[in-house]
Amino acid sequence: MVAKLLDGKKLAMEIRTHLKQRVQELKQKGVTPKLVVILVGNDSASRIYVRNKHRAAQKIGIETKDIELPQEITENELLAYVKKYNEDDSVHGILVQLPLPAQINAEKITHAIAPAKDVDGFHPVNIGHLFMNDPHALPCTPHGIMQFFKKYNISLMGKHAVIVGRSNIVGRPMAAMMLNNDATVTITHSKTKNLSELTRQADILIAAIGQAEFIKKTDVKPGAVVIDVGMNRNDKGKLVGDVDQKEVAEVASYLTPVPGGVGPMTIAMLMEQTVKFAERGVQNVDGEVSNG
Ligand SMILES: NC(=O)C1=CN([C@@H]2O[C@H](COP(=O)(O)OP(=O)(O)OC[C@H]3O[C@@H](n4cnc5c(N)ncnc54)[C@H](OP(=O)(O)O)[C@@H]3O)[C@@H](O)[C@H]2O)C=CC1
Ligand SMILES: Nc1nc(=O)c2c([nH]1)NC[C@@H]1CN(c3ccc(C(=O)N[C@@H](CCC(=O)O)C(=O)O)cc3)C=[N+]21
Repeated sequence: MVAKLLDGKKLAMEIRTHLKQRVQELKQKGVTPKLVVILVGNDSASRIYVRNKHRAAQKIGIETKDIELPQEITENELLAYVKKYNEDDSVHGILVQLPLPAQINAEKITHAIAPAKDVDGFHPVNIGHLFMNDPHALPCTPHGIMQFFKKYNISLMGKHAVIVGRSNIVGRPMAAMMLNNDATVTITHSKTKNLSELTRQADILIAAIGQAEFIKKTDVKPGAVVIDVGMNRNDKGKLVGDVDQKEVAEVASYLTPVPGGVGPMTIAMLMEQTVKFAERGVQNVDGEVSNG
């Protein structure tokens, strides 16, 4: 079998076209969706994200403001930025890039972002809604992955989904979304025993580990759908995923490439959520007027 590649670049482009239309409608009502991105220090995956986000926003007509802060910034200084944009009515979305430096408690920052502006969907209130199958804001990477399943008619019902990685950004919300769509979900991590035995049972395998080309052909059941979330540099400085793409393409039915797979979809979903939040603002105003 040779895996069919799930083209994230193409799907993201389709989504952008729809979003452009929605942004135009908002602009006719006098509203420009605005996203504030806060980057502390110099994480390499975050750099890629910030650059590509900026490009996508420009194409769609979303306004972005990038705030770049030094590695040494204090927690209180960062909190002051979050507070400022929470209170700024022209801002619809706030995203603080993770990871944050050690002197800052990331949880405290995540809690500080107003849930209604939490485009990442990381606030405990939003995570709670997601786990109760009543989502208000969806974490962008797993939400982007769900779009592949929709687009390529990959049903999750009754399927065994195995997720490698339990981060708050990817693994955990991915598990919730797949569970909400009737998959049977196994979450694995660095303390999991006999990992390969579990991954080989997966109808759908999600690799969100952060280790270059970790998942090999022998870890994959023939015909499985394999989603590669990883963004790593190999010894030669090349961008590679968590899946050994060359080997795994020989056994999987579908595979997301790196680059051009999950990454562009993460960005497309971030744009979508920003537009959605801006639309909610307009609806609220309309609502107030009609209740007048
Ligand atoms: N394409 C995209 O849009 C995005 C890509 N990424 C990329 O995805 C990858 C994962 O990111 P993120 O979730 O933030 O990473 P984290 O480092 O936060 O989490 C990694 C997870 O993988 C687990 N893990 C690490 N090593 C092993 C191992 N040998 N066996 C089993 N499990 C292991 C860890 O287990 P434990 O909990 O026990 O430590 C942890 O749960 C990175 O390469 C990142 O750059 C991230 C976000 C978006
Ligand atoms: N609060 C927060 N939310 C995040 O969602 C978040 C974060 N912090 N910190 C960093 C990780 C990483 N991440 C990426 C998203 C897209 C690409 C991306 O665009 N990838 C392109 C790369 C192509 C190129 O080389 O330019 C691709 O895969 O095709 C990369 C990385 C989001 N993350």
